[in-house]
Amino acid sequence: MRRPSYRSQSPSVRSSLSFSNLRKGRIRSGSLSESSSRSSSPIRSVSSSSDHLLPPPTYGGTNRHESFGSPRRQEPYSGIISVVIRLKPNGGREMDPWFVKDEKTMQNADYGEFKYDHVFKTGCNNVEVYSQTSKPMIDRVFEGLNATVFAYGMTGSGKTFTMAGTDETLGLIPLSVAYLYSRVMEESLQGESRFEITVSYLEIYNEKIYDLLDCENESKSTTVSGSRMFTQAGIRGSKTPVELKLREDSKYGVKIVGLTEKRCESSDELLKWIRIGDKSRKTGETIYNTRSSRSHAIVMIRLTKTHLKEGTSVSSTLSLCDLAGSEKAVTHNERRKEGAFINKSLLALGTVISKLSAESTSQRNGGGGNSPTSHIPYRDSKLTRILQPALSGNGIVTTICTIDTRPDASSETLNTLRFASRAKNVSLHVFRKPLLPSMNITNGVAEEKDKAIMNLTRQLEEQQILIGKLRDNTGSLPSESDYESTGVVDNGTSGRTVSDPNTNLVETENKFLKYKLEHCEKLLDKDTTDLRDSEIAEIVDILPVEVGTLLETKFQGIESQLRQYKEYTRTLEQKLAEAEKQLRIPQLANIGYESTNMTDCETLSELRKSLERKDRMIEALQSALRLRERALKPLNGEEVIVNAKEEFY
Ligand SMILES: Nc1ncnc2c1ncn2[C@@H]1O[C@H](COP(=O)(O)OP(=O)(O)OP(=O)(O)O)[C@@H](O)[C@H]1O
Repeated sequence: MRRPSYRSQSPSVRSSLSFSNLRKGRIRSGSLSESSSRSSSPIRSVSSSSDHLLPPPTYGGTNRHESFGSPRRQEPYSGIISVVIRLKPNGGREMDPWFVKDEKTMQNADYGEFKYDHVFKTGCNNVEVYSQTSKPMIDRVFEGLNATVFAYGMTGSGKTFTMAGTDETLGLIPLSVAYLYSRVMEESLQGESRFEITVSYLEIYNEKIYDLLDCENESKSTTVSGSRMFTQAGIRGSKTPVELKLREDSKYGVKIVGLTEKRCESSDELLKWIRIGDKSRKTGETIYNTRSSRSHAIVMIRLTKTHLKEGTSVSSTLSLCDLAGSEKAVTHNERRKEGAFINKSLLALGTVISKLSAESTSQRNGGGGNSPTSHIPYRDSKLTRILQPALSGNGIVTTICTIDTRPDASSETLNTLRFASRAKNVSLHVFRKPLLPSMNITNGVAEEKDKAIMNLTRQLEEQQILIGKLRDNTGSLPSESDYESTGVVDNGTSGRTVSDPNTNLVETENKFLKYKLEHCEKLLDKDTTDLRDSEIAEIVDILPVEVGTLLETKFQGIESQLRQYKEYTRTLEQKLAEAEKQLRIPQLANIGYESTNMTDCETLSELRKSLERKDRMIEALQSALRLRERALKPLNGEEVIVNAKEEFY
């Protein structure tokens, strides 16, 4: 389907919803009503007058948000995944096998009734869907809960129409963004809170995660082609997108390493980023949809609210997901491959939902469901891994299942409705996030600061483990005296009966070195090494003295570790030179070394390669030192410049 351009709405949104202006106190309450009354765009009218335009949430029978009580209470929210069904317009056909019985029930002559929180008839518009799904969730986001809305359904059934909308009809994403900023404006005007909003946008295509806001790559592609290059399928033509990795994270559950987060001062800015991301999203033609989304796309909007008086902050995320549609096998090769990945990941999601549903039933019946030991196969796909925090109680969830009621889509519709029924049965026990002292989350760079501290702590822990392992393997960490010893090391892998002190020692040491270097590379997390000086400066600017001191202690530890590596590397270089010299001595051939010359050469070349890679260690050292020097600046009042590379040599 044609994707929406949010540009037409932007001027009025920009004029009133920039909270840099709010921070600076430039907006008076009068200006809000003035600008809203002038604008006629849908996004404007929602953002400025949402409360009287939109009815309160009514779905779900009971008010499942009641248990939240005061936003400060740390009680769990117990509820179910909210599930709504949306029918695609059927052109007035009356013979469709699926029809709406009432506002909560779908019916089919063969399969009977299916009950949900709400069923949106074919005539309903996106504003109605938004007002009953994402709008009430955004209110919870302001209370510190994470919220996830995902659209699920067969290809062509209206997921993108619902989530993104079109040029003529705004979807849930722009409507939600507008409401989010209107609430930010309202609350900021009361002067008690300060807000910050960031956006990330990713897609999962063929089981790989890509950053849709990776602007460095975007601009590279622009430079190469003169204008942005997209293939027929919408894929960037000139760049190789970088696949992002997932990592377990104690704070976020599952974390996408290196995902771009853009700070947005206004709804206009945020929608601009989504528009940029949309251009890179993979689309292609299927039988049911000429512009079908071939990837799962997730917009993540993080809201950080700081209570100015209490000095506390809470950060929560609204995730809006437009999943790729399930489909039958198609003939086009590329589509078939994509379709297989899509179906596989949707199957994984279905399985996770089934298991969660079965557990919830068993729990409601007094069984031991949802125990921490029960296995939910989140790891079966990237989609389920990314949704894992949401589905396992880290937030509230609403599923919008879109269906096509025509006869030839009947089996797909049945699958969707069954998925929806299982999802509706899943119980959630959501805890609101604790309020943190605001120094931890005062602005966008707080994330970076936390990241840096976390990385450093992790590096230290991992290095300690490594040292322990090396000690276990060798009896002690390699030291100068170790290298001077002439003891024979036979690790049983060379198959030699004749022990050569030099070669064996070099081999063994090479193994250690490789192990260490691999480990160091792992430690050189992109998050840390890619920090630019300006970013470090930004982080350090907001560092309180205690954190500076803590960092200093950590850096000293890291420096000492790196000094050990430095010594070790230097000694290995000497050993390498010696071993090379010996290999060149022809007499060695006479004492049984002919058969092992090749191995020795390979070993030496590997060792050489390993040594070349020590530059990366130097980078780490440089990065650590830079951070430290910046961290020390507020303590010492002056900057000390250390050239780590020089020091290394
Ligand atoms: N509720 C609706 N009202 C009007 N048009 C709709 C509605 N739902 C879908 N359509 C139209 O149907 C077509 C397919 O919709 P859409 O692209 O949203 O499907 P999809 O579920 O996202 O498909 P895919 O999974 O293939 O990406 C589009 O032209 C869209 O405008």
